Amino acid sequence: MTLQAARKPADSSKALYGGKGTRRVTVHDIAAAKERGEKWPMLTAYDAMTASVFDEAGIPVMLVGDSMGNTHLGYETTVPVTMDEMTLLSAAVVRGTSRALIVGDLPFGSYQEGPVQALRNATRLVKEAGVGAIKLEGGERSLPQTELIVQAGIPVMSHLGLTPQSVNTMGYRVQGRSDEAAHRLLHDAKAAQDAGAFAVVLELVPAELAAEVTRSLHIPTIGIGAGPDTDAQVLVWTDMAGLTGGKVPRFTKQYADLRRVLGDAAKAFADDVVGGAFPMEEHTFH
Ligand SMILES: Nc1nc(=O)c2c([nH]1)NC[C@@H]1CN(c3ccc(C(=O)N[C@@H](CCC(=O)O)C(=O)O)cc3)CN21
Ligand SMILES: CC(C)C(=O)C(=O)O
Ligand SMILES: [Mg+2]
Repeated sequence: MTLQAARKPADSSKALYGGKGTRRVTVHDIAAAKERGEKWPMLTAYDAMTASVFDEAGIPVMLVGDSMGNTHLGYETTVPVTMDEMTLLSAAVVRGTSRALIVGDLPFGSYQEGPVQALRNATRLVKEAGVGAIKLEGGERSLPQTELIVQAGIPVMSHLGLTPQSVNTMGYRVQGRSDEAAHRLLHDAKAAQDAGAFAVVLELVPAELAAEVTRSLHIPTIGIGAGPDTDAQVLVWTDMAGLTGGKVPRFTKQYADLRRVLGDAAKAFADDVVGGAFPMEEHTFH
């Protein structure tokens, strides 16, 4: 019998998205999805209420991104985000979910000093917030951190290409356009895999390069502005739902117009209060 014939037929009940699983998703489930050639979605989440909506929608992996700095805390960049802020919001997302794997971003300054600092802060997100994995930016430059955290038993997601914590040196530009930069990205991705990372985010890289990295790795790639050929796709949820406001990256697709819906609800409430139409008898106690 050939290997092909011996392989069990694909079992769609195991699918990361649309499957029947109810227990929490693990990094083993994510590895199995790559073997099945299954694509999967990831969204950011920053609070228990919204995370519960995505959990009920079947989103298998959520990232408590340091993008909370922009979306929820009102900073210009992700650079000022602290471990206290990450821990508070990550704990809320974990409490609001029962099925999704929750990944916590290590914020700028929480791992750059070296592997011991990185492990201390990764451990804090696991113990105090209950996340199932952490993410950190950088390939080669974050290898000792990745290795030590993985050795301690905490799954690590790597983040390559545009790494927003380096905005002050990098800007917000497409990465890996020159042959040399493309080579470096492929090298960084393999190095992250060898150090034990379970997945790699590729942000703002040419689609052809993201496809090559995806073919070259046995761990899944998660694209954001990296074209259609990565194993997974991630978006900042407020961009995806049209809530962010202002300029959003071109790689975003907007699936709803929550900013308008929410603004209209606020205006309708205000008009009712001013006009005396709220509260009515059914909202009133005697
Ligand atoms: N709301 C939000 N969405 C995000 O995707 C996001 C954040 N915040 N904060 C953290 C980082 C920063 N990100 C960014 C920020 C800016 C661009 C940007 O200006 N991109 C240009 C393309 C530049 C080029 O062509 O080289 C664009 O027009 O989209 C991209 C990603 C992605 N992340
Ligand atoms: C955009 C994703 C990958 C991220 O790092 C974040 O939301 O902070
Ligand atoms: Mg981030």
